[in-house]
Amino acid sequence: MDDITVAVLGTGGIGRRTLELSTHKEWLTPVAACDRHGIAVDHEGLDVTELLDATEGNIASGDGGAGDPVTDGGTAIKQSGAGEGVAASVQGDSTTTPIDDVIAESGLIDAVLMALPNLEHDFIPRVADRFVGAGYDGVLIDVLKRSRVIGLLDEREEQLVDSGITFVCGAGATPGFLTGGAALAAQSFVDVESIDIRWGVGLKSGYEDNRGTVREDIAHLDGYDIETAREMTDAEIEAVIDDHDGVLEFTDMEHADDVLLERAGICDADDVSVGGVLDVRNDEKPTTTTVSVTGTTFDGERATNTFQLGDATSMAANVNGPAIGYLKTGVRMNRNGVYGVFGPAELLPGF
Ligand SMILES: NC(=O)c1ccc[n+]([C@@H]2O[C@H](COP(=O)([O-])OP(=O)(O)OC[C@H]3O[C@@H](n4cnc5c(N)ncnc54)[C@H](O)[C@@H]3O)[C@@H](O)[C@H]2O)c1
Repeated sequence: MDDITVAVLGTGGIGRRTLELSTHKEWLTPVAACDRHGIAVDHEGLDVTELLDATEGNIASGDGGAGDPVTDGGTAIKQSGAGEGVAASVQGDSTTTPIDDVIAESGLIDAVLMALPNLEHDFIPRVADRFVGAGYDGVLIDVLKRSRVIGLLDEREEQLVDSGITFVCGAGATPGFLTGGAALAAQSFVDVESIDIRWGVGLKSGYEDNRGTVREDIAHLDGYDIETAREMTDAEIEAVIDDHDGVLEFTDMEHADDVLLERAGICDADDVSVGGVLDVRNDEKPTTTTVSVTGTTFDGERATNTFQLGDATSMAANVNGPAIGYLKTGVRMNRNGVYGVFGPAELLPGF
């Protein structure tokens, strides 16, 4: 009942770790993976170790996919050895239509995890449209960050329901893990005053291995927005990182935790704030990820429930663990005929 086949769209910093983590979940079988230039499919189960070894240090990004505009800003391909990204695996093939190729196989796939860039707000919603157009009736799940994308998915609710799709959105770390945790912590209160999320991430592997994540975060710095971040060259991104000595601090981030907590009835979106510190030169976290939920209890006490993540938990662990847990819950809902758009505060991850 709980055996699940999954396709991973995007095998960059996050998607690679999704595949790696799946090897620790015997109920989860990756059967397809793609990046901008390649696809690997095996409905009996991909050889994840071979795929990861073949693509280590070899992340395809930049332009190349017919029908898909440049969605991730960069034009560079980090490449070592033959082939590019997934296509370098013996299981992989080059393609100019990676997402359509996965869609063609999707009748046999229970869930599709989108570890794709989100620099064009409507990219993930448009990918969802393509699955709807093909009559897909499983689970779509993303780890997107931006608040405004949730509305674009809500606009598609009817089509998703008609298709029989359960769409779980914003199911990474923040939003995702921390949103769900905040929703639980809020249960002490009858009135929630504020939810403050402050994350710390250390990524020694830096921009090179986490292009989508770092580029999207730069859009939150003063003087930058999503459009300027998308257009920046890799050298310009590196220069911003150098200017900050590798440590980027963010306040008032447009992270969808706010709208996802509001749609779950926890508090107003305006009462949620998200900020964080990213160190791209050290694995050690520059600050401890902390969530503070302040409110008033039914018996009139004002208090703050606080929870923190262990400093040794990596971003990859905190994005992919919850994403796979939310995926499992999404598949259970889908198999019970529950379709539509759901955020992490509306459902809790399975284990
Ligand atoms: N919610 C969270 O806590 C959280 C944390 C980290 C990252 N993220 C999100 O995860 C996403 C992925 O981040 P990343 O660092 O892995 O990015 P990345 O740039 O390292 O990887 C992106 C992958 O998508 C592929 N891709 C790009 N355009 C494509 C297309 N048109 N068709 C097929 N494949 C395509 C690339 O080839 C690459 O494999 C981003 O949207 C980021 O914001 C969320």
